[in-house]
Amino acid sequence: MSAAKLRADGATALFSVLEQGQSLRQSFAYLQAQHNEKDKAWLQEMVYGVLRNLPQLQYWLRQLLHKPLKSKQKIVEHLLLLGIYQLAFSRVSTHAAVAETVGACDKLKCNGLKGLVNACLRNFIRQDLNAHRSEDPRIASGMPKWLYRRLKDNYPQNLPALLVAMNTRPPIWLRVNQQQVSLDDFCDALSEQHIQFDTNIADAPQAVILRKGYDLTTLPGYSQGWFSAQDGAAQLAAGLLSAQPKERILDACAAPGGKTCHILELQPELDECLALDLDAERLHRVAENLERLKLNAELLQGDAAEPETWWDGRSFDRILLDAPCSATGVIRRHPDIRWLRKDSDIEQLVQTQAQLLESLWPLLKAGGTLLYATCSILEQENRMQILRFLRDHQDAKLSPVHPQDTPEQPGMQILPGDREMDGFYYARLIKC
Ligand SMILES: C[S@@+](CC[C@H](N)C(=O)[O-])C[C@H]1O[C@@H](n2cnc3c(N)ncnc32)[C@H](O)[C@@H]1O
Repeated sequence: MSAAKLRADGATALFSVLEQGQSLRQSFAYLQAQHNEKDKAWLQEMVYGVLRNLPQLQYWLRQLLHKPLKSKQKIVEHLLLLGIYQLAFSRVSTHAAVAETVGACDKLKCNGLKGLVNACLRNFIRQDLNAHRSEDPRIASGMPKWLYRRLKDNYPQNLPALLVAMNTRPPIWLRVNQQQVSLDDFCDALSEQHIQFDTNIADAPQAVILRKGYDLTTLPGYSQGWFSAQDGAAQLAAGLLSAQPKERILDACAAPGGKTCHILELQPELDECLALDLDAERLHRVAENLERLKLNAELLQGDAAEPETWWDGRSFDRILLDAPCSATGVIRRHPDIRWLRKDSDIEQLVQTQAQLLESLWPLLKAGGTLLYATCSILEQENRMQILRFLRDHQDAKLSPVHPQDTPEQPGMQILPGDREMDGFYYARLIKC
């Protein structure tokens, strides 16, 4: 594929996220189907780079482009962001960055703007704008204003380190399916293919970390269900839930099934594992994962906030509520999230989470365990949510998951980068 067409696709992906509110996953699914592995990796690197540095790139663009482009020409602004990103942050030669970005105008059917693109990029070089970055810490953070403000409020002490971690590329975590292969045999198979990895990770005994990107389907044992891709923080859930033989388990927000599968890998002798999700399409992905990993669960499409529409009245020994959330803990992995979420989403999510907790609590047996999880790092969705629940439910008691987990400061907040993990929150509740 030509370099100019790749840049045009990069601009299209940015346009779909930033102007149309589509997730990068959606827009890449369409665009990347036409690319080979090398082009896919290049496209991802460039688009992720722009999304991580957007405020700084826009700060420069405002100096170069005196009038914003409108309607059909708007996509050229996104092409320019990509071009500026290459000049400022990548090792592509300046000649190639300028020539190929200008060339992409044809592919975007905006030939008339070639001169403008050429002039903007050449001015960027001539004025040495790369040496003149904004001094505003928010712009340097790469975060939208609303999120920067919330992070600053929540983490006044360690904000700089947190922001660095949120903009750092994560490693690839795998979870070995101990029902199909031992960790040692899987590691031997990786070594035979000269793949570098780390293992023996505290609290995540089935985890393997890869230091380089791979097409996972080419790793040993993929089709035999030897492993899944799952961040280390997400791998803590099944251990914290600690399902026992003959128990009835509800995974209330299960799709795409990463944690459902892990629960079954750790405890194959359950009476029942019910994987519920509101989204029928996402539930298909649970079915696919179960099939590849050779595991079994009951799948049900339903609203966890309305158990009266699907519950058979038999209570559960354990419930995992991996609640819909802001996903602010996984921004390093999905840099589009910061631009897709809005400040007002947070209050809405907090209400949804509270409603889910409220609706699911009566489904738990006396003595049963509910594990509340989010991949958020915002207090409102985590500690404050659980504090309120404990205050309002006399029959709920905190079961600490680590020494600093107390009724006054309930749960465990993992921040992005802690032990190389994503940001995650866990709180374990017991019904008295
Ligand atoms: C964080 S994801 C779950 C990830 C999953 N536990 C895993 O480990 O693969 C949240 C899920 O909640 C589902 N969801 C959102 N609202 C729901 C509701 N009211 N009832 C059931 N599922 C819901 C979403 O469709 C989404 O699949």
